[in-house]
Amino acid sequence: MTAPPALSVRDLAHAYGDVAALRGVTLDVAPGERVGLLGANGSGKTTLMRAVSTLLVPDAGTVTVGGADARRDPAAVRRRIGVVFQSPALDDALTVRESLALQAALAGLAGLGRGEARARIDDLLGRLDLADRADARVGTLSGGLARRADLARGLLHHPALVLLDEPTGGLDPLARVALWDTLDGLRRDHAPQAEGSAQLVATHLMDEAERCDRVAVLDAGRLVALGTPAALKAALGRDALWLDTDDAPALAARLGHERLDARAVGGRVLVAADDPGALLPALYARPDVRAAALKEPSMDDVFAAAVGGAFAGGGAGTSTPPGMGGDGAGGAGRHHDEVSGTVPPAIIDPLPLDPITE
Ligand SMILES: Nc1ncnc2c1ncn2[C@@H]1O[C@H](COP(=O)(O)OP(=O)(O)OP(=O)(O)O)[C@@H](O)[C@H]1O
Repeated sequence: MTAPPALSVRDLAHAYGDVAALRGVTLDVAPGERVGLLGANGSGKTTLMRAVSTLLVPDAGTVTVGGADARRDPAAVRRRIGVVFQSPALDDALTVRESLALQAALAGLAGLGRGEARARIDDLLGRLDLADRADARVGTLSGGLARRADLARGLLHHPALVLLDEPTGGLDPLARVALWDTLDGLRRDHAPQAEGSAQLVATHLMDEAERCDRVAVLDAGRLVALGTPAALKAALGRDALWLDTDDAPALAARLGHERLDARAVGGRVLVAADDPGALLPALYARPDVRAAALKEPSMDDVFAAAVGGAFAGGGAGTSTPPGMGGDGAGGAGRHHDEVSGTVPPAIIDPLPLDPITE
């Protein structure tokens, strides 16, 4: 029997008054998988996290965690998730160990017996490299250590899915790397489907997105791209050709009339072609092009292209996504098993077979 997805979100929609925060988001996270959630401010990431964590009852759609339905059985969902949000949930005045013991009692771990709860806390303190700070007050810890202590709190009850909302927000670069190493370690230490092995991580940082098995990009409440970092980059072409110009939409339109696949993205023009290098000299010579450069696609390009509409197929006014083929174009559907946009639903990618070994 196959295990249910760690998380299954179907057609999730929610509005705050007349502000539509989520508009039909569908997303699965496999047991053991880490999915990164990217999106500009206000794109709906926190609303999605709140719906998954049962803090918010969405207007429409379903959320199931390990098979438990958030609407019908929110308590079962809460038992299966660990939440590490931006504001730490530990009491500054208590020591790390006291704070975790209090949380363990609140989470019902005391029912396992004090000895077992203590063993669980010791295990987590060891794995999260906090053992030597166990008796320090939370309020005296550095930002990185405090975040790790908060992570220990989120993991106490053996959750199957950990929700992390900008887990490295406010941390210095070294503490960021250390926290990600810790998150990697948690996955390595546990076989898929064991505690804490699936992670949904909201982040604004592209290097953090690179550390995810798959990345989901939200734009104005819609899922506009979903795939492995490698597949999303590959969908932009082997090398992306970027043009600097004074009026990107106008140049993209002119190039479109010349039968090139060009789109305005973040004030520049992205040209997709099988051999973009061959186009470079002629494009560079144009009076309406200030500079032209070939660049291996990065996650920044993926993000810019996704929110610029490059992965959304089929909608009115959208052209064929670069690298995804199209009507009559070579390689139609080339990446459909790896990369998806919002429409058509047929190209939503399935869960990877082995999400950890990418
Ligand atoms: N409590 C609320 N009341 C009214 N509008 C809200 C509320 N919470 C969020 N919104 C609006 O819903 C939309 C989605 O917000 P959300 O916080 O989910 O986005 P986000 O992607 O998490 O943003 P950020 O990256 O800034 O945290 C935004 O337009 C936001 O202004």
